[in-house]
Amino acid sequence: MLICIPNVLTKAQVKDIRQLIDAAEWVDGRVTAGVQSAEAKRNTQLPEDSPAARKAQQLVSLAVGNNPVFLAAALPQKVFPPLFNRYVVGDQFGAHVDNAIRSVKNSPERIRTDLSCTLFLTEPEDYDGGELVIETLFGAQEVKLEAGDLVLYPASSLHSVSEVTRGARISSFFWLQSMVRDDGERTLLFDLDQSIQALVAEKGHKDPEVIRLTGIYHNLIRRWAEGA
Ligand SMILES: O=C(O)CCC(=O)C(=O)O
Ligand SMILES: [Fe+2]
Repeated sequence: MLICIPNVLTKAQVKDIRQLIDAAEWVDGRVTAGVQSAEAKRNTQLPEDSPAARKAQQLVSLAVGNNPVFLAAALPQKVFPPLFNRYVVGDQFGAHVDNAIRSVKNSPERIRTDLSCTLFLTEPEDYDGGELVIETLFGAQEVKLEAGDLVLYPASSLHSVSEVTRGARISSFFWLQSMVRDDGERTLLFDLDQSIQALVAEKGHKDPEVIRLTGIYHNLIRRWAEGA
């Protein structure tokens, strides 16, 4: 499932994060790339343990952790501390698939990357190019969202970032391990959750069908979730 989630950050939060990270020191983005993707990657990143990155990481983690659509779609078990990247004119990231396992710096924690996320921190009118192009079963999807919006997509997808030809594209990106590893099962759970929410709005929490469907949702989670 590929899903765009609007307003994960308010414009004021985007401004605060941009102030923090714009003033920091950026390094070659190949520091977190695998062997194949390093060849394809031309951008810069904030070092993961720089003070600015740590503060900005906290703000992004808090916002995604409080977003009900993100939680329902991702069913996160372990979330990689968000990273920050910047593509200036001429930068791009060629086609690649993200590494399957990522180690968290200075920690024994390892995360299986089930889902990849990009949280846009630049308004689309402020740069040309820089689309995130994700291959799906239904063809390539080009994603370029407003600042504060996030795209969540299976980390198994081939994806690329087109060359930036004007301005600069600054984003946060990260991966997560989901409680439900299988994308098809996770998508069914998300669809069921969203239908239950719509039914609750119409009929209330005491409606017998709402109660039964909520039970089915939890019993499917019980069947499919791992390591929770
Ligand atoms: O910048 C993006 O939107 C995606 C970055 C990416 O694909 C990566 O770092 O693996
Ligand atoms: Fe990637």
